[in-house]
Amino acid sequence: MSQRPTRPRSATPPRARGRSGDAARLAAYTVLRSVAAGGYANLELPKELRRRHLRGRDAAFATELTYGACRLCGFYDPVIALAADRPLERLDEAVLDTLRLGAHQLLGMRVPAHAAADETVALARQVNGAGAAGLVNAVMRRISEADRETWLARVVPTEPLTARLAVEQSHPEWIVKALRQALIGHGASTAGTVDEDLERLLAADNAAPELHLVARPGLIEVEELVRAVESTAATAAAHPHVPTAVVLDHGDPGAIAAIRDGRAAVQDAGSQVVAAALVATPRTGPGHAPGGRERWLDLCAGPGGKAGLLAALAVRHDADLVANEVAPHRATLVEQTLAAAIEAARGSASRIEVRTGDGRRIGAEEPAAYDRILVDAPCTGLGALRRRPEARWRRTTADLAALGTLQRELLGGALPALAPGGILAYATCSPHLAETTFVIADVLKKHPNVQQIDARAAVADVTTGWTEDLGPGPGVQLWPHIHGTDGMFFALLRREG
Ligand SMILES: C[S@@+](CC[C@H](N)C(=O)[O-])C[C@H]1O[C@@H](n2cnc3c(N)ncnc32)[C@H](O)[C@@H]1O
Repeated sequence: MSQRPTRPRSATPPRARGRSGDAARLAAYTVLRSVAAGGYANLELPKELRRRHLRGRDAAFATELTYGACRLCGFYDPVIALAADRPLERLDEAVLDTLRLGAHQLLGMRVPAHAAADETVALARQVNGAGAAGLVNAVMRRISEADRETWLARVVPTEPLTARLAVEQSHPEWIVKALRQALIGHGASTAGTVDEDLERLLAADNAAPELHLVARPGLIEVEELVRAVESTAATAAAHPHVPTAVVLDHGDPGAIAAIRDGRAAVQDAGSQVVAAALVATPRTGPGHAPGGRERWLDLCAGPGGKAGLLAALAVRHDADLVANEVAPHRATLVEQTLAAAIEAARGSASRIEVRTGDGRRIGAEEPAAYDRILVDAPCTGLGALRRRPEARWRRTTADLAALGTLQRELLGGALPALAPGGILAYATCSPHLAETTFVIADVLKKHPNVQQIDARAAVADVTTGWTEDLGPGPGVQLWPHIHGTDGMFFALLRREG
């Protein structure tokens, strides 16, 4: 990693620090074990922090430890194998997790070497047994004999570049290659700049993302949300480019009343731009519902992030919104997310409705019924790797084939549901070319009455100053290392006849 995370100082008094450090390490270890069993770090960690009453800087320490060990094991694992003088397959998986936590303290955080080694050995004794603790002790002492740069020089292959970056920036090599192709394919890099850009992109995947909130228009304004955040002793500022977004500097979003009651939510600024751009793009002709009102559809709405913003905007524009989701439990989450907007819609002309159904059938079931449609398709999530520390190790190239079929079926199924003159936004939180431009090109071939329009104009309309770095169009690809958002892609399509 080019940016080395700093160790948060503990809020715990020195006498008790040993115990809280143990609790933080134990929490991190427990989460890594849950991840190994198929869990998700971003869901398991909050549970562990609550269970062990870890707050403030101790919670931050546990978080950095968990996320760092999980993200960076592509670098730590070869270090551990070399230090243990055996292939990884000959290490017990649970012991390997303990060693990953130890390696991150030594090579990725500023924990003093003796504390990192002693605490990791103590953890091993507690969770892996006395026999394993001896091995952990030997490996930790060996790793602590050299610094990060020395270990990088020992384990990172010098070429090809993608193999070097795969270890140095801890990503599977197929993802490194795919992101390289995506940087060029979306016009963010040239052959001359791509290697440097790729390194910055991969490093951004290894850093904690800024926390963005959305102030749902009509329910709360940005200034009011900033004041509400500050009343909880956290700090926040309006996002410099996205008018509905607030950047939370630190603090617990759950402590903010406006988030608890649904007037605001945690939402990446890039996602906010997609929803706003769909609404801001002029359709040709009036909305076709009675009185020229518009009908909007969010085809794949779960868990409801973009639908939450669309619903607030629908009330403001006197439009109706259907939020559809195939998985019943995710449709329930959409209902919860939309509750505040549904309440606000009661006194307005808008109707907000949540449905459960297979979006692939919508065109056949409701031809030409919607003026605006969002298809936020299931995808590999390669644009949001910084949020899901284990995702890069779980995804495979086989996922691309299955998702590619579903993406084409959802988009192809949605287009006939678009009224003439209506606008459809196809979005993914992946920049992979097979999930973005290739899907659009394939589907457009089958729908000659649909045109792709330049999404950059819509971004310029709904943001302040985001007119550069949007690539050559007509699709827009946002990037963590350029825009500080998730790697959202979106294309805007208009049905002409
Ligand atoms: C990328 S997520 C959508 C995220 C959402 N727009 C948000 O901002 O919170 C894709 C969603 O599509 C749903 N999905 C998958 N297949 C579907 C189908 N055939 N019809 C409708 N929804 C589907 C998934 O269950 C998942 O909730």
